[in-house]
Amino acid sequence: MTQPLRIALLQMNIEVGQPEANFAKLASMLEEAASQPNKPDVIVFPEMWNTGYALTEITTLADPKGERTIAYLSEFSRKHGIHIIAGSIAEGREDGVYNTIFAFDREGNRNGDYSKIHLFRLMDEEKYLAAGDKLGKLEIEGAGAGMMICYDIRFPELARKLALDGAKLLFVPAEWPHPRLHHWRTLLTARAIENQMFVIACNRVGISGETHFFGHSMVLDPWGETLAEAGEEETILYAEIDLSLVDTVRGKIPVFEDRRPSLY
Ligand SMILES: NC(=O)CCC(=O)C(=O)O
Repeated sequence: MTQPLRIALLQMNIEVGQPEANFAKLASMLEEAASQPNKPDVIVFPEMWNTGYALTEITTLADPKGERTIAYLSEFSRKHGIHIIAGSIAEGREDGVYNTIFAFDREGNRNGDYSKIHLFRLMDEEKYLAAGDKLGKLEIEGAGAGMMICYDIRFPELARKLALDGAKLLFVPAEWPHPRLHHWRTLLTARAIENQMFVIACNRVGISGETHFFGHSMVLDPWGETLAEAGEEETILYAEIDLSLVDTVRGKIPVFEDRRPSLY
């Protein structure tokens, strides 16, 4: 057994259109996680934590080139020696606003980023946001990892491609609301089972207009077993994962060797 990785998921409420309040909330939850006696190795945030879905004002609210977010989190990850999968934020660029995850290693270096490639029409994303065009890959303690955002979990071919490219863990920041809790659990579990990988999914809580975000952040192992699941309140969810389980499961049921990609 390798040294387990301790994961913390910041299941936060997000004030829509209030980046200052959201930065303050995030900072206090980060300090709480980092001051645990059993300090986490990796901290994960939810989707669009800086602004929420303030889409009609998103151009003015977005963090230009992610500069504020990057400066703050690079310093935090370096100071505490913790990997950060920085949720996603509304990131302003010259050609539009992107829904972007920045990742940082223990030395504070940016070691990956990913802008959501599937925009969710039910929440009008395609009217206000620009879609990314690259996959999200990084390394955590020498293991391949992938990043997807929320709606992306409905696209099994994306998770499969990340697994084929070496991912043993999949990070999924989200803002996923009622009434689709059954979809959330089922899709996350399916991505874990079919790709024999850890799935670490951090959802937000809170009510925004008519939309009720249910939390239920989850950590699933490569058998699809739930290692940890939060309730519907603001909280920090902790879990420990043993990355060697990925090779054990892939050795027992050799899905990746038995694939017939020439037929499908
Ligand atoms: N923010 C999102 O991508 C939400 C996706 C969602 O709710 C779904 O059902 O899919």
